[in-house]
Amino acid sequence: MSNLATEHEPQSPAVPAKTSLAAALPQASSRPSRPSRQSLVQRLSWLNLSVLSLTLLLTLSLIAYLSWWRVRERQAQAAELSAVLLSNSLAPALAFNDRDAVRNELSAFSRRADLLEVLVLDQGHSLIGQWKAPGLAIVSRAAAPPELLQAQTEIKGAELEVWVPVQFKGETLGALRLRESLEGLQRDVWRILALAALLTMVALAIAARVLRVVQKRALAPLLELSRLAEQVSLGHDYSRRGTVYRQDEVGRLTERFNEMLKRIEVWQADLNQQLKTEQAVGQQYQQLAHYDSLTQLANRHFFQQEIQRMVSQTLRDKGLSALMFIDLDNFKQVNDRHGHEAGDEVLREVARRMQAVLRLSDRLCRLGGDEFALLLPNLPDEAGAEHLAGRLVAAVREPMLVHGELMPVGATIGLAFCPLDARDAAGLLNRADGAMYAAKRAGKNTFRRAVQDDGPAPD
Ligand SMILES: Nc1nc2c(ncn2[C@@H]2O[C@H](COP(=O)(O)OP(=O)(O)OP(=O)(O)O)[C@@H](O)[C@H]2O)c(=O)[nH]1
Repeated sequence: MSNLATEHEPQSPAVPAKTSLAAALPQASSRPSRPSRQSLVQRLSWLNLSVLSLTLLLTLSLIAYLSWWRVRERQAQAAELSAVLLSNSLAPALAFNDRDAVRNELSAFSRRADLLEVLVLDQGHSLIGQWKAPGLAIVSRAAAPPELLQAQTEIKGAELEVWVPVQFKGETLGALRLRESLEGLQRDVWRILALAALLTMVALAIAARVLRVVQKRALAPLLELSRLAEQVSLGHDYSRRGTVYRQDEVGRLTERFNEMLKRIEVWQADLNQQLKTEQAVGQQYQQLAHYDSLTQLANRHFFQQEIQRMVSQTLRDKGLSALMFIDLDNFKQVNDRHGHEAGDEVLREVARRMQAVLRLSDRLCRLGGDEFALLLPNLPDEAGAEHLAGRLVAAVREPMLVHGELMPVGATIGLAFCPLDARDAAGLLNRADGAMYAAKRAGKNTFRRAVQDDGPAPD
């Protein structure tokens, strides 16, 4: 039986492999780590390659160790068998103490490869014969192990030592020691291992390329979905959809993503519609709040805001602006004789006629009933406003037919300037109002500029 000494276990590749895997996997650290800029394909390829390399390295190491163990065992068995055969051949020579025969047997045996030394001892441990490999410097003269009844084999580093008893007709005559080198065997194993490592590296290089291509293809739908999500996020185009290539996890993810996009698209459409409706309602309220529904002119509320603005701006710019207070003449007669509807039509026609002679920046407002106000901001001079007042009176005075009937309306205007007549809105209104009543008293159908002694307006 062979008694093989235990060799060191091959160093586990788990440690370096663990390090490379740890580098590929996200680190669980308390510090917030920056997100990796590696693509999914790169990361997966790297992970797969790490696992593959680790597996191959482990397999290679195991195969190397087992191969080494197995060939060493076989060589030990072969050496033991050779030693037994040699001892049988030497037994008669030893029985007759024929040293020449021993030497001949040993030199015939020495053709065996890897043989380092053969030593033959008699029962008293005296050297009967010896053969040693050329160049072998030290030849040990060890004694045979006590109680040597059968072959004993021991491996010492890169050497194999076999002791066998030399027996003749059941009697032990001596012992034979055979030493063989395991270096040749070791070299062969290393050579095969190096070749296998080289082939493994070539296989890994091919695997890296193949993995990249395969993973790119396998992950293509996921990458497409990621691109789509990015485009949707940037462009806010929720009408886009992802393509479902297969009914796998990515296919189902794409379906759910598409459903989400559809829902957002519907929500967005609803929201837009709601916004439009609210804008329209807002505009209606704006119209109702600031405009007169009969003439479509700005109303009293708007006028009050606008006159404040005009006065402030005039004072700030040190400019000139004016307010005309316009009251229709004989309007009551229109209502009384031709009805309220005809009166409404007259109001609309008066608004149209006055608008026709105004600048874009002039704001004509209906204050209520048959009263109008005209705001004239940024005037170059007073004469222009006075001229305009004359034109307005003339425009309203033009014959006006409603339902075939001639309407007896005219317009009386009071004109006041800011800052000449007043430096605030209430004062300006008061002065224009006073001027208008002075014009009424003077005979209607005319205009009058505010003067100090206009007197108070009637209640
Ligand atoms: N058709 C119509 N009439 C209105 C409206 N609002 C007020 N009125 C009438 O307008 C008339 C205004 O009367 P006044 O200004 O006092 O009478 P007037 O005949 O113009 O008097 P003078 O200004 O002195 O010429 C009243 O009869 C009101 O009923 C309206 O929206 N439509």
